[in-house]
Order: sequence, then C-alpha cells, then structure tokens
Amino acid sequence: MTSSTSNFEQLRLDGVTRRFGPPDTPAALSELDLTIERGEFIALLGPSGCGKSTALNCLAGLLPLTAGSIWQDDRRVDTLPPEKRGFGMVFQNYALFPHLTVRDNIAFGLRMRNLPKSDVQRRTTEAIEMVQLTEHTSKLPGQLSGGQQQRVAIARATVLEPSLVLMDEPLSNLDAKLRLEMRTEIRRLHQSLGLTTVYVTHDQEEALSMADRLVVMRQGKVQQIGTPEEVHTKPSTWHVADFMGYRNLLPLKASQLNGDQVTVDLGGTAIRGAAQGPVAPGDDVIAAVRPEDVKLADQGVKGLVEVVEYQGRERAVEVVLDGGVQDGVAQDPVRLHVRTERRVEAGEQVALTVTPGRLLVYPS
Ligand SMILES: Nc1ncnc2c1ncn2[C@@H]1O[C@H](COP(=O)(O)OP(=O)(O)OP(=O)(O)O)[C@@H](O)[C@H]1O
Repeated sequence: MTSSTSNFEQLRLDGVTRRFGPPDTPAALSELDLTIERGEFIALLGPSGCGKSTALNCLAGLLPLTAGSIWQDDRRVDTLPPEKRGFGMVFQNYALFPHLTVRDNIAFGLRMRNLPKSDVQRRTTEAIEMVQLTEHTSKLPGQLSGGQQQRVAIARATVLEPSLVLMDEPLSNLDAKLRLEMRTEIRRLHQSLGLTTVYVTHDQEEALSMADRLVVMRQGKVQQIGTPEEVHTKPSTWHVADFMGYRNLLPLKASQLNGDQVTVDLGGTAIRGAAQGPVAPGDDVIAAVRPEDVKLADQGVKGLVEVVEYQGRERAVEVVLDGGVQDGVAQDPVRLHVRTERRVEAGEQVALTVTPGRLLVYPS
C-alpha cells in the first residue's frame, strides 16, 4: 500500500488540556506537550484514570480541548471534526458492523470514498492478507473469535492508509497467548505500512515491547517521555519507577553524598545508590530497586524470609529486614521483594546484596 496523501512529518500536541467540569476541578489531562515524528510508535502508559484515553480522544477529535492545540506540521487540526482529521481508530469495543462480512467491514470505508471498484477490491484483499484473515472473509463478526474481530478492526482502520492510527487498549479483551501474538502483529503492521501509531495501554510490558517512545502519565500529567530503555532503567520519579516494576520502594534516610552517589542505611548496612534528584545527607528518600536486582548471598544485609511464592524456575521471596533504631526510636521493619533460583523457605535467615548501580534514590 502507498502512504496517505494527508501524511505529515510531525504531529505536535501543544499544552493539550481537558477538564470535565468547572475550572476549579483538576484537569483529566493537563498541558500535554508531545511531538510525534512520522513513523513513530508512541505508547501512552499509566495507571487507570491517569488521562490516557482522554489524550487519545482529544487527538481523535471525540473530545474538544479545554486548552491547547494540535498541529499536523503547520496545519491546526484540533478544530477539525474527527472525520476531517483522517485518523484511523481501533478502540476497545471494536464496533464492527454485525450484519456485514469481514470483507465488507474492511471495504466499507473505501466504498464510502467512492473509489473505483477494482481499487476497493485490491486494497481490501491486501488488508485481509495483511491481518491473515483470508480464510474468514465471508464470516460475520459474530462468527469470529475476539482476536479475529480485533484483527478486522485493525484492518478496517489501516486499509484507509490513515496518517495516524490511534489504538486504545486494543488487546484488553484477549487471552494472554493471543495478546502476545497480536503485539507482534500490530508492531509488524505498523512497520510494513509505515504507519504512525499512538497506542494507549496500562500494561508496561506491552508498552515497552511495542513502542519507540513511551509517555508515562499520572493524574493527568506527563511524568516522563523516553525510549523503553530510558524509562525502564532511569525512571524520572519514584512513581514512574513504581509503575515500571521497581517493586521495592523503601522509605530510608540518606546518610552521605558523594557526587551523585548517596549512601542509605538498609537493615543496618550502608548501601550506595544513584541519586535521581536533589538529595542531601539527613533527607528522607525513597530507594527503588527491582526484585531481580536483589540477590541472596552468603554475606550482606541480614533478613528473615517471610513469604515464598513458587514461580517456575524462580521464586519470589519476601524478606523482612530489621528496621534498626534511628534517633533512639525503633524503626518499622523493611520488607524487600527478591527473585531467586535458590530454594528457600519461610523462616530462614538469609543475607542479601543489591546489584551495584541498580539502587535508585529519589527525594521523597
Ligand atoms: N466524560 C467524563 N466525565 C467526567 N469525568 C471523566 C470523563 N471521562 C473521563 N473522566 C475522568 O478523567 C480522568 C481520566 O480518565 P481517562 O479515561 O482518560 O483515564 P485512563 O487513563 O484512560 O483510564 P483507564 O485506563 O481506566 O481507561 C478520570 O479521573 C476520569 O474519571
């Protein structure tokens, strides 16, 4: 397929804001600034209610903006109705026409454009092949599995060769295996059709595996924009860290500072971490580390195994450390999540080490 004539080099969101209710209510989406390059796959990621769908609906033209603007190169598009924007949409409820076959569902948009019959036929066939539904072209949506319906929805949106494809949790209704397959399929389509895609998900793994860049949101605001690697290894705040699988978020105190290296006391042992913001000795901090970066060792921070969950090759283990005494006051015990291949049992005494460089220390 050839690329759309309405294509663009950059799509720019400039202070895009949407409020539901009077001006003193907090905005569902607050001043989103984002420049999307043609061909990029962008994931909007964040917990439920963070404003992802609001952002997507503003882009689609389904919600008017309270403030801000959206630009396709130097053409302002937020003032246009949805159908004039020429974007393809794949939303959670696929909204296929129940009385039309797979082929007719996919061809519908092309027919509406009054294209020559032979063109409609050729492009529809290509789209059907692309989503591997050739054996199902005469079926009605009701005769398809959820994943097949989803593929029809994707073909229907992409056959029009839109300048931008918007997807809102398109895999949420699928079982785990199909979800993995469709991830690859969507990414493959994105690449082979040269699409620009904005994809909403609350699943960090999905976002990390599919997107070129992630926009991590919380309470209507952007927390971080970066490549999967940047967001995964250097979350900008402890909220992002929390969302990116840093299951251990430990409220500790900074004791020393050396460049960007901070020393914190973990269960009576001094441990060094990398400061992720302004931190001074004596400050309360949040130290973040992933379970896979805490190792059971022969020596190190002492603790007691409290819970063990069998997870195939590995075990997820919860270890309680003595909180120690600070300023004459006994501190609450600290709990650490650890992943290990070692066989351990609840009640066992263990020692822990943190992989050097993997402890991130945030101002609290
Ligand atoms: N039509 C509406 N009227 C009033 N409030 C709304 C409306 N739509 C969304 N909101 C509110 O705006 C906030 C953001 O909602 P939004 O649907 O964008 O979140 P989300 O990140 O997509 O969440 P989810 O993953 O649960 O869909 C929420 O607090 C929500 O309650």
